[in-house]
Amino acid sequence: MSHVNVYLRQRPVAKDIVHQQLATEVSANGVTVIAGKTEQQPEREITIDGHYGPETPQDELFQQVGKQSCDKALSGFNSTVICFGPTGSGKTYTIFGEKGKEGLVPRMLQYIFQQKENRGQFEYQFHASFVELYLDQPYDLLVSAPASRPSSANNDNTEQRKVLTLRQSISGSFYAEGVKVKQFKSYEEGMQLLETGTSQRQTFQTKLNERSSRSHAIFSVGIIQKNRVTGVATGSLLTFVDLAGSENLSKSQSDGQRLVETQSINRSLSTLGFVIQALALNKSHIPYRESKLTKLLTEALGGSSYTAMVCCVYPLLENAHETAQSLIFATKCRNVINQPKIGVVDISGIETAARIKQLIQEIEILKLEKQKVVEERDVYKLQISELERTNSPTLSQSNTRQFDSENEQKQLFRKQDNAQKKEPLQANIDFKQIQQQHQDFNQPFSFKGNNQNQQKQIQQNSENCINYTKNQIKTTAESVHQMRSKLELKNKEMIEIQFEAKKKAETDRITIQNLKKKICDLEDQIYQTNDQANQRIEDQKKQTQQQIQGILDAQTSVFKNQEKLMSTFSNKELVNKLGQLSAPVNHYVEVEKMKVELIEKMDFQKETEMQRLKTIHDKETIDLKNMYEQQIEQQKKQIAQYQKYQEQLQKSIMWFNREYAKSQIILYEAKEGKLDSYILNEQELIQKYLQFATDQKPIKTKVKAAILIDQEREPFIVPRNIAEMVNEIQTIEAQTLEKESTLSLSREPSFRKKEIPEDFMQPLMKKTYSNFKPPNVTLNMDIHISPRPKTASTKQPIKQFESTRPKSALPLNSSQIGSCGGTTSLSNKQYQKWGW
Ligand SMILES: Nc1ncnc2c1ncn2[C@@H]1O[C@H](COP(=O)(O)OP(=O)(O)OP(=O)(O)O)[C@@H](O)[C@H]1O
Repeated sequence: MSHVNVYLRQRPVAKDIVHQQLATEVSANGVTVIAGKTEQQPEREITIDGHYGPETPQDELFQQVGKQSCDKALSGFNSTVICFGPTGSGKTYTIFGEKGKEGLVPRMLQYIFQQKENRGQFEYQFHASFVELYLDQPYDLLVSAPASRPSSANNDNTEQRKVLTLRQSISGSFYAEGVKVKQFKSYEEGMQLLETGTSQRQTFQTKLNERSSRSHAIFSVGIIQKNRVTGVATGSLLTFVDLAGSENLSKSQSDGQRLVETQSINRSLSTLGFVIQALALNKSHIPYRESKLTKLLTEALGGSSYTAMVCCVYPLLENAHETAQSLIFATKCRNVINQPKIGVVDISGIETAARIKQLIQEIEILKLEKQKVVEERDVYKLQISELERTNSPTLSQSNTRQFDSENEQKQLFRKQDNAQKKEPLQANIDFKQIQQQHQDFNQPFSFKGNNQNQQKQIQQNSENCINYTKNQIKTTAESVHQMRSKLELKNKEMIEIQFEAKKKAETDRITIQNLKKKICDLEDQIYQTNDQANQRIEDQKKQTQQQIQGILDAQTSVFKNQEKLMSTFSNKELVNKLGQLSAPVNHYVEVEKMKVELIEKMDFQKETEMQRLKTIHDKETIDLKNMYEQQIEQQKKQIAQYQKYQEQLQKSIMWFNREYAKSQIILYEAKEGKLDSYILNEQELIQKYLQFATDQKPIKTKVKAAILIDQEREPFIVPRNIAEMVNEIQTIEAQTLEKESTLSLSREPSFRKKEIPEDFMQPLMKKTYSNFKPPNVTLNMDIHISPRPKTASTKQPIKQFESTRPKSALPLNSSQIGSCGGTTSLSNKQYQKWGW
């Protein structure tokens, strides 16, 4: 048993009020209202549990009033702090406080979380509700008003808000049905709830208070604590009540809505006074039901709660009456006796509710995960189609390249065949006929004496020249033949390579087809797995929902039973009974746990399978891509090499052909003795020949024969085998030179720019041989072939080669460099000195 503790708090006098006499006096026995000394208000001394003067800081009040209530609540008792007093006396300031001067509630929130930290053996759960009674109608302050409602609390918003219904519980106390009970896990969260509710509260400016509360506000904190060791859980309610202030209508001069509010407030406070009166006098009937305020305070007044009441007064002399009234009321309150008891709670219901909430959340998570899987599957699908899209052009490109390459090769073969048909490489010159022609040609010119010797010498030289040229032609033809054979060999090789490549491409095509099939299979597998997983999730969800429904039903029946039992059994029996009833609920919870674990397991398996399939697919795709890239690269290289090789071979063949043709011309010229000693280049040689062929005029000239094999016109970049061939030719050339040192192979740099077109050379040669009729020529032939240094067989730059000539004997001008020009001025002696 415990009486209601009553405290007095005096608010300080406002700064703008001066020389005001206070209406209260504090003595050792209590507080005396001085104003009461008048006739109307007899002086009276009251006894209270504590008095706090105007300068008392908020924290001091909390330490002495609030903390005690909190401690009671944390010990498992319901505990209530009620602030009452006239309007403007500081009730709201005391309960909620202001920024920087926090009242009891914020300090209480801070304190309970501090205590939670210190009490490691307990598990805590905190819930809050915030209700206001406006015009004697309960409203939920934690439910936001509709959006149309202005944010300022200085407005009437009752029409837009839902009125709560009060219900009586088995214990006899009343509660607001459907009121939001919000869990908070930190001081900040608790403050957030407090601020939300405060901002919704009805306040208005009155004559007596700038921000007068026009409603009673009840902020409740439910504390559930479970002993970790014993498992015993207690539940308690810590309630803070900020009553609206009683108001003297003559002073406040309220009218309209404010008047209605004041009347409602005063009415409910009067009922409160009757209840207190009845309780103080220990009457059998307590008129709790007379107002909603008293209904809601049933537990705090005369119930099982520890209750502290703070009587707030504004002790100005002019407020002496209100102060005295408040103190009388406080005295009555102090006589109210409560019977506090620890509230042992069956938390299985709470746990079940939490579990249901958790299950619903898990279902939501599962839904999200399912969505994620579907999205991933779509991405995967996209990737596959992208892969197919990117691979198909590469394949077709590769096939096209191969096709082109084959065509090119065929064209080359065709060209080669045509060239061969047109120009048989075997030197099909009828040398006998030429010899005969030569003799016939020389027949009419018979020389005598010295002239005969000279002619003999000339003839001898001419024959030498012819023989050398014959050999040259033969060698060149052989080289060309060899090159052709090698080219054919290479072509064969190339065909084989291409055939292999084709075969490989076919194999790869089949491999790709197989892989595509495999990808399709994998996709099917994924779809199947996904569908199965979805089906399982759906089934699981249905089952879970059924289980939840079962739990809810069980919970309802537990509550019903609990209510029934409370009225029939003693405490101990009740606990036992509840324990029995909670068994099936626990069983449901276990079943649910198992279900959730099963879902998780299934999900994990699904995830792993998806991952595995994806890894296989990724690896195979990358391998395939790499393999194709390598093959394409290789084929490209081979084709490029082959093309280069073909080009080089063609160049080489052209080069040989030209040299061959040139040799034939020179051979003919030499034989006919119609070569000019000033032949500077092949072009000139041909021009001269043409002139000779058309005019058919006798040419009296000295003759210098030169075989012009121009090193500069050899292919610049040749494959090794071609280079070897050229070297071979050069070696043969060098050997021939050693044997027949009377002939020279000089190099003509001017050829570099003046290329004779191939198609010009070939018909000319044919025409020459078929239509030629030897003209009547006086031949004064002096064949001069410059000696060639032995280094000629090695590939030396042309300048080095020229520098080996005896320059003193060859005063060359710039146009003659590299030619055999200037030799006319040499004496026979000098020629002989060089081996002629
Ligand atoms: N102890 C105090 N220290 C300083 N200022 C105070 C104190 N008590 C009240 N006040 C100031 O007095 C004014 C009125 O206080 P408050 O609104 O809390 O009164 P109330 O009793 O709740 O009035 P109502 O019943 O009209 O709502 C406020 O401006 C508040 O700041």
